[in-house]
Amino acid sequence: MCGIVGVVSQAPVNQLIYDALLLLQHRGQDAAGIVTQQGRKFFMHKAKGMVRDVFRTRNMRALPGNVGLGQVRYPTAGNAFSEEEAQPFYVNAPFGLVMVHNGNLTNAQGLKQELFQTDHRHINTESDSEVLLNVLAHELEKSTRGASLKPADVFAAVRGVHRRIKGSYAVIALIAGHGLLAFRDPFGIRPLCIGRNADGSRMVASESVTLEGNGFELERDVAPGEAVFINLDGQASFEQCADRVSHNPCIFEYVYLARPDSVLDGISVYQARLNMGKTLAKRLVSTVPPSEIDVVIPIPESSRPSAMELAQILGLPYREGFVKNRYVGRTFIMPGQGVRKKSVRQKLNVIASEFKGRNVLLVDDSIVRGTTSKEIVQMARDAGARKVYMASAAPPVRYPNVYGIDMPTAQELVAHDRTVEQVRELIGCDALIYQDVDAMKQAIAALNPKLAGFDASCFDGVYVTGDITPEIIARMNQGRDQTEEGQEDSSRLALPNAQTA
Ligand SMILES: O=P(O)(O)OC[C@H]1O[C@H](OP(=O)(O)OP(=O)(O)O)[C@H](O)[C@@H]1O
Ligand SMILES: NC(=O)CC[C@H](N)C(=O)O
Ligand SMILES: [Mg+2]
Repeated sequence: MCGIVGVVSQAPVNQLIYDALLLLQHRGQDAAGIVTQQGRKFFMHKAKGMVRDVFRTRNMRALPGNVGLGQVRYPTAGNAFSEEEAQPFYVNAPFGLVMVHNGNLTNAQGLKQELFQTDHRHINTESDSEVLLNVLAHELEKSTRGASLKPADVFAAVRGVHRRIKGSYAVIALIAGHGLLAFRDPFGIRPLCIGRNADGSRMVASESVTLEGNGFELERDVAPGEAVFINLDGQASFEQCADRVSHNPCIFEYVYLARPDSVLDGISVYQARLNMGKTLAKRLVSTVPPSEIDVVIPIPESSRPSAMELAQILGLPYREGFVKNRYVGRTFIMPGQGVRKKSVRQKLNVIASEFKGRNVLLVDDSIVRGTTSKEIVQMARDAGARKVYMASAAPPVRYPNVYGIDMPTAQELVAHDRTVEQVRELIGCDALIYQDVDAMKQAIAALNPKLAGFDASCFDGVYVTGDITPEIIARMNQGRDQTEEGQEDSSRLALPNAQTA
């Protein structure tokens, strides 16, 4: 999950795209990039780091033009430490194309061979997004008849792209001198929405908060399989470009990835988290009687709405027991387990008085590798808590994610091949309560009955694209490098006796 944005305006867009990327920063903290277009020329700046560090005044001045796009990257393919793989990506033919991508292709390795052998195209990085751009470029070359490019040619190219690529993709591209193209995979796994502001400018972005925060009104979500082409005057054409579509957004967006003030595919992320808190409360009472809990404490940030609702339903006090250092980024999306572990302690500190002599229920949105839970349970005990119960608003994360969340292997997931009791022992809490998979799906689906379902593969092992095998997962992980040179990356928490279910 990266954050992507594109704008077509009649005024300079560099600052607007910068501001939009700041509103998407929670989706990717490893690299950032912006491209603008003036006349037929692209201007690009991209580098590793957070938005505020990547763009200095001189870089901003060198991004002229009324059309542009940007990305914040959270690597899920290739090398997390490579500056080369920062987005946007550029190819010079046909017309000149730049592109940003949120998602993950599941057939990138095969396509790379095909692009080389059949299309005679060279891919210079391990990024699946560079593969995607070259497929788009090839299809656009094929579909363009005559010198000028029409929306119908662009849509024909997207049809060709849908036929060739597999996996998840929300894409925004600029075609030099022509306009902005955006499209979404036929399952609508990764989010993408479109809006307009008072002067007629259009913005396409991963999350509605990006539009709202910049004075744009959300028009609607881009539909699964649909493409939008916006010409340089701001006129938009829409076309369904996939033969078969089924709307199954990634449920982890609602659990953790997206901002609570966003509405994705008609569902308020905040309301989804409240609903999950409600169902978690129901489940909790069968394990720990509320009378044994003195206080409910959220693990900042993402768990707050669920924890608050759970406390309300159970009639328990809701208190802040951990203070988050706002200058440390989100730990789950950091590359490498070493840095993630160190960051939890740097990021969260206890307010000891909330723990001393109390039975506390800690609530997190999800437990993935267990890095956060293990640390904070210990911190709660060190602060004098009598009993430490732990609840997760999401079910156990047991299966790898192949659609753009960085959980590439089952082995690194604390709940993979382990019973809840074994995870409890590992994390070190007195009781561990997880959400139920169906209850979570129902709690969120109730907010938009039109959806076909969700991709909840990391919880239930069912991959919505229907074509994922262990061999494909292994293949996707070839060429992935999440460690800096020579650094060990032992992601999995281990029980002292290395016991598994
Ligand atoms: O089990 P783990 O592997 O530790 O991953 C799960 C934790 O990571 C996330 O927090 P993060 O710090 O990334 O972001 P947040 O501040 O939005 O909660 C998530 O909210 C959990 O707290
Ligand atoms: N999280 C994402 O959307 C990542 C996009 C792309 N797969 C990359 O690794 O750069
Ligand atoms: Mg968290």
